[in-house]
Amino acid sequence: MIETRDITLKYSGSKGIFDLNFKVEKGEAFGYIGPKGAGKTSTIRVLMGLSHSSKGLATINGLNCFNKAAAIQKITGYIPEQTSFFDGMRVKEYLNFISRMRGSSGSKKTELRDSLIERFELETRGKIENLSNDMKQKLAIVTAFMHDPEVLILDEPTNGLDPLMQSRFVDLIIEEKRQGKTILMATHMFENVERTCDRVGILKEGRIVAQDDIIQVKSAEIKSYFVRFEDHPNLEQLKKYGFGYKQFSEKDYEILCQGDRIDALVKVLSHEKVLVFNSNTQTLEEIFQKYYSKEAINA
Ligand SMILES: Nc1ncnc2c1ncn2[C@@H]1O[C@H](COP(=O)(O)OP(=O)(O)OP(=O)(O)O)[C@@H](O)[C@H]1O
Repeated sequence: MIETRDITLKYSGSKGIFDLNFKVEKGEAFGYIGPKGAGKTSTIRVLMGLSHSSKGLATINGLNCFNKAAAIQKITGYIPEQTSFFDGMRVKEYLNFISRMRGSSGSKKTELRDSLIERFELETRGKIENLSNDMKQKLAIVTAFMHDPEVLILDEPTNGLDPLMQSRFVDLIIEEKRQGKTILMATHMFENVERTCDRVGILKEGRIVAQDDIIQVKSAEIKSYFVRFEDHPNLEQLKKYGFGYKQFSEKDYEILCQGDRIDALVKVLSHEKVLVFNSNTQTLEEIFQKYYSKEAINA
């Protein structure tokens, strides 16, 4: 389990992360989302023991992230935002070196490593310095997953990957979650978060502004539906029950409905003959943008 209690890390000016509280339970995938500069990497550096928070406590499986960083690194797969390797080494040589350092070898681990190499089509023959950026990202993925860690801390893990590789990565995360791994994934790739994570924390200017179940986050927001009626509908009913709408023509409407009031909308519409009913579902990205809109700031 990953837990932070009031962690604060201040940089010069008013930048940093402030009083962050979140928990990622065993077997859960937590999407940590926010735009550039929101504080995702700073949080992750505290979790990996690479930065010391000035206040608060961060733990992974009960181990203090700062004092027990070495023990945490053994049980954790970490993908940093900026990958850095020993460039002069060959890829295979590097992977062998990391396995030895971790004391993680054996035929099962080698099998796992080779399956990851195959899955991500990692080029292993040459020197690391000659790898393209996407190959380096694949190397970071293989390095993070090959010791079958209990905890995964991933900072923009799909950086630079093409859509096919992103999709393979999503499948990998789903498999890891099924195996009971604890996963924290910082990203701006909302689609990947929607497909893999159970909960999200939305970070804004170093503070968590929302933290919830993905379904809850989405259902708390207003959804819009395109509705075509056979005849001019009874607008009084829509107004009476508080549904906003936009009229496109005599029979075509966009109706706005809070995620938890769908049942009431269906009841109102049951008095009309509906020809078309299309949901304009919001993506997590649209929801996220709301937290950055002026209204959200003033809320
Ligand atoms: N060592 C540092 N010294 C001063 N300011 C820093 C330092 N590291 C980060 N910052 C600032 O703190 C804020 C949070 O940065 P952080 O890298 O944690 O954000 P992020 O959400 O990971 O964004 P990105 O995706 O760009 O890395 C930014 O405004 C950044 O410029």
